[in-house]
Amino acid sequence: MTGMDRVVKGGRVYVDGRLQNLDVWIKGRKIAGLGGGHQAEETIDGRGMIVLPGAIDIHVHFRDPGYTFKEDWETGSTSAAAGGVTAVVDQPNTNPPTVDGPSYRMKLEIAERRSVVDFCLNGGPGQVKRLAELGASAIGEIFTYDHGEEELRKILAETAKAGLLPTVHAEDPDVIRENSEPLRDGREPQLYSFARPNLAESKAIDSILGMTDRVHICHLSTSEGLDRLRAAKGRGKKVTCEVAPHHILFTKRDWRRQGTFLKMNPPLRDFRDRDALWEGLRKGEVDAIASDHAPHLPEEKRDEIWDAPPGVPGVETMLPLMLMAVRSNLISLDRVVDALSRRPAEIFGLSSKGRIGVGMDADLAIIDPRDACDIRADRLHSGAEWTPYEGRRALFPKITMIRGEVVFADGELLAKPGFGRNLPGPRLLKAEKRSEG
Ligand SMILES: NC(=O)N[C@@H](CC(=O)O)C(=O)O
Ligand SMILES: [Zn+2]
Ligand SMILES: [Zn+2]
Repeated sequence: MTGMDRVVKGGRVYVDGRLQNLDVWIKGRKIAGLGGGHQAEETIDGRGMIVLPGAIDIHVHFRDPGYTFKEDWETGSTSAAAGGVTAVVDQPNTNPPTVDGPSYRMKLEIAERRSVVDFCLNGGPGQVKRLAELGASAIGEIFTYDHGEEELRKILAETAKAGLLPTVHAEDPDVIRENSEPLRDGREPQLYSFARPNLAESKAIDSILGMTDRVHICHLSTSEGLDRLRAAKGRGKKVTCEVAPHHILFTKRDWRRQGTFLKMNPPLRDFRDRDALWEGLRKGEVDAIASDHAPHLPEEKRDEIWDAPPGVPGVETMLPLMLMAVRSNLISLDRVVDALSRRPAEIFGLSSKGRIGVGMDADLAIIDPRDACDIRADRLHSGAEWTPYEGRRALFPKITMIRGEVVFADGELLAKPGFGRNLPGPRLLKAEKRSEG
């Protein structure tokens, strides 16, 4: 039933930077009150539970349209909901790529019909103005190795003119070429980290920072890259960045265990990079954690290192693994909530999401802290049907709620495909405000 009054009773709720014993009173889609004494038609028992704002994953590849044999909007968004993710930003490298009006409308129609979580659609470098008018949330990810300098400058200028955020995949093509060629006869998977060394990322970040004052760096993976971004922020550049779980939970050492399954771009890095990224997350220099959920089927990943497709699934395991990192004192809860909810919402202008407060969308992840379990691929929901985190301990939410409706509970999807709503980007939002007068 929509528009129902509900109250999440007796939980420890994350409000204003800390867990507080509060009831969360929900009227329709919004949080209507925090505190005690609310009556409602339906009570959700929150006793013993931790109630967090839903996670917002600003970097997913749901592969739909075009690669639905790997993932589609229904399997990808169900996987998100099962992992406490209540909104996603989908990348344009689908088939067709989301680079113009027709392809944007095609993906929007599919997502509106099939997604069970709220979603933003990024546009790829193409008809930037048209994409902005249609509601694209940002332009990206822009792969620096796909464009020469002149073309990159043009894309960045058009993106700024359209009032959109550029999000960039920073790896320098010359460094990749120079380092890959001598290694191409090798077959050991770990060569891939040497083929795309840290310098590829730091050089690409340097060149992008020389072209624009406002940019979001996707899946930052190196300590040198973090140094560049810290310096740029210090010079007043509007730079934000995200880190993917695989770059803080794995290192080059893990190649020996999972081989080409751990191939992704940028590749696995050293201990010192992993430690620098954790430090950056703890200090808030890294703004967000984003999964870069990039599903490929196991049979695709079982190939030569130079031929296997890059990317690993991660949307469903991201929040559960970060909650275990809190439990192991690797990071505080407030840094995790900030990086998974508040900052992602801010970066993408989702003003009704990202935190628990009166008037905000009732997007909640309700977790029983006693419920830790081992990650098992056969209990996950992505079309990828495998996970690089098999066997690791994780804390999955008991209940995921979006705009006041219980979407996922006790391992079951309760929402219908199409429940998810498109979150319009800044240009469309402005146009809507103008038309409301
Ligand atoms: N990260 C990856 O290794 N792969 C991503 C693309 C990307 O994010 O670069 C994919 O779409 O498969
Ligand atoms: Zn990327
Ligand atoms: Zn990506």
